[in-house]
Amino acid sequence: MTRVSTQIPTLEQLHALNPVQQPTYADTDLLNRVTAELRKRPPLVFAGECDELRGKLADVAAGRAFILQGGDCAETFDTGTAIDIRGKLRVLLSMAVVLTYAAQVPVVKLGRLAGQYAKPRSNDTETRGGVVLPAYRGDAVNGLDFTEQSRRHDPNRLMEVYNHSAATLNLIRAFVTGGFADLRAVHSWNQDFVRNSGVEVRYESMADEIERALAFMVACGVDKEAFRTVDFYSSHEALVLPYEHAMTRIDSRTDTPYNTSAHMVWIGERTRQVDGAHVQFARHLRNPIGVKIGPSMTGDEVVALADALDPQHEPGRLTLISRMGAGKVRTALPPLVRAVEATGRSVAWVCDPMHGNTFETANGYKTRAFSQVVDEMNGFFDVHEELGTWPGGVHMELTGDDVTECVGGVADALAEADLPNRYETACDPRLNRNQSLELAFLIAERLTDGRIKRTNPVQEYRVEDF
Ligand SMILES: O=C[C@H](O)[C@H](O)COP(=O)(O)O
Ligand SMILES: C=C(OP(=O)(O)O)C(=O)O
Repeated sequence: MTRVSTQIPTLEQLHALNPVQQPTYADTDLLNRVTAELRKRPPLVFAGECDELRGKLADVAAGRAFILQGGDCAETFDTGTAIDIRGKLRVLLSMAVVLTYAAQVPVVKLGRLAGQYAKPRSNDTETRGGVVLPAYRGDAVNGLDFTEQSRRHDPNRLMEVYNHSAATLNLIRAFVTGGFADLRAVHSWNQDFVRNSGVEVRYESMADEIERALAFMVACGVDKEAFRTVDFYSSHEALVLPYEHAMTRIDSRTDTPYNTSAHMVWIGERTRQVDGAHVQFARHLRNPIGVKIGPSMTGDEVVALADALDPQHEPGRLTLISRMGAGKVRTALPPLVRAVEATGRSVAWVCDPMHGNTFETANGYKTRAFSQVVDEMNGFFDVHEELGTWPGGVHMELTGDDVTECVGGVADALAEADLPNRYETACDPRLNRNQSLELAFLIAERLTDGRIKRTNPVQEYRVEDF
């Protein structure tokens, strides 16, 4: 898979569509040299893995599985340490176990990692003390430090994105196949948990039950090697087109283009114009594609998007990630679900309860309230319950650390005054480990309270679905 794609629009053709939210590079020769180098680099993922994920997402679309997609708002080059990556993986695995065991639903695990380095912004500039500089657009584009030099858009950063993504994915692959993700280690993932929090007690007692169940299965003759590995996939917003384009290759098996920078890529709320460059690029890719859909979306628009991205009505191809805001989800989402379902295609519906619920506190911190996150998630479940469709998953900004970025939560009950203690995000506020696990338990309850009807309950339970 090293050939440069001839089946997707060229970068020049995409550029002619005036792509939004793109870096502005002063040195285009340098950009060309960097992208030429990227085109020579080995793929980060294999086309066959993307196909495998598409198959799992088809199970989600059919109501047989649930997506857990999460990670940083913005990965940074500095924070991508082994400890940081392990922390994120650990919280995602713990949440997946809660959902799988408590809700008895196979979970497709998708990291918002190994490539989530670019951010769309509301404003092109940021002003501090009368000084106006370009906004931070993620480490893929510029630096977070508020200096002219750091905020300059630098094409060399795209090579760094490749290198950091490769290193991150390499470690993740080692973790998920090398024993760290072994289900029998379910206790150890949370060893250094904040002790005596309600969520820790609940998690530990569930982990005890799982250990007993696994011991029982081994005693019955199930090969314990089956518990050793899990499937884990990477995803990020396909935002910076020169990078995404350079990482797109023709798969030698099928002669079709795959974006080899991640298993799944999504198109953001700000770049989802149906005739825009991002959609016109993504429609040619064979990877599973996600699209964020916000409250201004209409039924006609979402159908036009689905027609562009999923013309063959292929299950698993399209994941629609709603991010309406807690106050709007119950009214804004139903017409969109009805419109898409009326086309007869099978898509995965996912709830992003983060991006519609951001606000700024009086002390100047961008935050989200855990209660609103839960409210939007419940609204998403209410809508699907009423329409008889399957609430296929959640998409969250989270971290394995005990940061103080989102207010609320049961165990932590963070107040606005607590935010300065460990506010470490480079962009939007993330749920910390307790808040993430609490949310997983709430989702599991919602999936098992009898209100959601599983139209296609899983027929065959596979260990790797944990
Ligand atoms: O993570 C998402 C967006 O990049 C972010 O919400 C934009 O934030 P802004 O409105 O501060 O630019
Ligand atoms: C920018 C993001 O979200 P949205 O496109 O929904 O605003 C994001 O998920 O990082």
